[in-house]
Amino acid sequence: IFQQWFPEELSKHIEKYIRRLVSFMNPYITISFHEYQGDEYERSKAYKAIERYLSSNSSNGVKRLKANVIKNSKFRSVFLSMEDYEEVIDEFQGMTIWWSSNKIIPQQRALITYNDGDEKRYYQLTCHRKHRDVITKAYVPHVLDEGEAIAKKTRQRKLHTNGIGSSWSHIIFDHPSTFDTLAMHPEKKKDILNDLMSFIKSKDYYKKVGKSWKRGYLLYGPPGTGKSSMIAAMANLLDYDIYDLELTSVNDNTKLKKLLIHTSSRSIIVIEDIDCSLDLTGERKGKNTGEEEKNLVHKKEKVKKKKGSEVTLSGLLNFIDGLWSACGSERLIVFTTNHIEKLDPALIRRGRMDKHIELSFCCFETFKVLAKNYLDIESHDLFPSINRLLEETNMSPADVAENLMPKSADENAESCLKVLIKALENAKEEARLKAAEEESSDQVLSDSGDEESKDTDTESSDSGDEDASEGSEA
Ligand SMILES: Nc1ncnc2c1ncn2[C@@H]1O[C@H](COP(=O)(O)OP(=O)(O)OP(=O)(O)O)[C@@H](O)[C@H]1O
Repeated sequence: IFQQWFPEELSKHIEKYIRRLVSFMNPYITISFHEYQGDEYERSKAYKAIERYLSSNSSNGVKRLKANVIKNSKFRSVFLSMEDYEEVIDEFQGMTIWWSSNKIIPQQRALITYNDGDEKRYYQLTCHRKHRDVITKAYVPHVLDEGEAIAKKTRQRKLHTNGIGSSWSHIIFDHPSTFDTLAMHPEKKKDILNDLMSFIKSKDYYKKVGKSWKRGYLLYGPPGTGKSSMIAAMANLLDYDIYDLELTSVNDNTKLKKLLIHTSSRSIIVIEDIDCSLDLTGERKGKNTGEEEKNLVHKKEKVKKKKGSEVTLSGLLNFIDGLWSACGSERLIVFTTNHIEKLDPALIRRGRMDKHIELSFCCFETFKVLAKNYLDIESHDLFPSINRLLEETNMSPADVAENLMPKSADENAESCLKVLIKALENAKEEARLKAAEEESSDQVLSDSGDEESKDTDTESSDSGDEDASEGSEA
C-alpha cells in the first residue's frame, strides 16, 4: 500500500527515517556470522564453531533439528544442528542471547541453474544493546573456544575422493593399518617415523625458512609391497584426513586448483599410480624435432580423448608447489608408483617430493613382522629355511601375507609356514624357468643375428667383388 500511494523517491526517504526511528527505539542489536565470508572459498571457522556450540548447548529448545551421526574408532554419537529459520535462547552471566539460523536465497532462484549450494547461510545473534561489550569481548570468544573444543573431541577422520567436476565427496576413514602392522625393515621404518614426527613439530622452522608447511613423499615399488598401507598408517599416526585425488576425473588445471582450495589443513593428498594417471611426460622434454612434436601432440590428444582430462604437467607442478598450494598448512603430498623411471624428473625432484621411499619385495625382517602379525610368533625352526628362500626369490609382502593367513580352523602356525615355504619354492622354480627361457630366446636371437651378419658379410663381399670386377672391366 505504502509503495502504491507514495512516489518511489518519497517512499525511499520515508523508509529511511522509519528505519532510523525503529533502530532508535529498538533496544536490541544483532550480529551475523556468515558461513562464507566475502570471496572466501573455505567455510568460516567461526561459523563452524558456532554450529558445534549451538548443537551441544542449546539444541533442547529447538523443534526442527538436522541430525548427523558421527562415528569413529572410539565412539559413535549424534550431532544435532538447527534447521534453517530456527531459534534458540542461550544464557551467559545472567544475560539472554537469541540465536537464529538464516539463509539468503539468491535472486535468480527461478533459474534452473539454482542449487542448494548457492544459498548463503548465517547465524544471527541478538542481544540487548547494553550487553554489547560483554557479548563481543567475552561471550563470542567463549562460544568460539567451546565450539572448537567440541569439534576437536568429535572429529572424524575422512577419506575424500573427487568425483566428476571440482568437488570432493567423503566417507569416514577407518583403515586399520598402523606403523606397528606395517612390515618393513625396522631401520627404514624408524627413519620414516622420525621424518614424520619432525615434520609435525616444524611449524616455526618452515615459517623461519619461508616455506609453506608441507612435505612431499614418493612411494615406489612393485605391486603389493605396502604403498597404500603406508599412506593409511601415516594418516592414523598423524590423525590426518586423506584426499585421494583421481587425476583422470579432473577436467583441467583450473578444476585441479579448485580441488586444492577445498582441501583442509592437517591432511594427506594422495595421487596413486601417478605414472598411469595422465600423460604427464613429454611436455618438458627439451626440444623436439618436427616429427617428434607431431607424435607428441597426437599422443596427448589420444590420452585426452581416452581419459577426458586436460591436466598438464605444469598444472600438476603448480598444484604441488605453486602459490595456491600454500592455502592450507601441515600437509603431506604423497605420490605412489610402480615405475619410478617413467616419471618426469621435474615432478619428483627434491623440494617437491622431499622423501623418496622404496618399498620392495619381502626380506626376512619384513617377514618377521608379518609372522608376528598373522601368526603371533617371533621365531620358529622353519625361519632359517624361509630366510634362505627369501634371499633367493622375490615375493611381495602381500603374497607372503596371503600365504601366512590360516585358511581353516585346523591350520596352525607351522602348517602356514609350510604353505609359505611351498609357495616360495614354486616362485623360485618359476623364476628359474623364466630366466632359462629368456636365455634361450636371447641365444636364438643372437644366433640369427650372427647368421644375418654372415649373410650380409657374404653379400657385401659379393657386391665388393662385383664392384671390383666392374672396376677391372672399366
Ligand atoms: N609392507 C606391508 N606390511 C603389511 N602388509 C602389507 C605390506 N605390503 C602389503 N601388505 C598387505 O597386502 C595388501 C596389499 O598391499 P598394498 O595395497 O598396501 O600394496 P601396494 O604397494 O599399494 O600395491 P599396488 O601398487 O598394487 O597399489 C594390504 O592389504 C596388506 O594386507
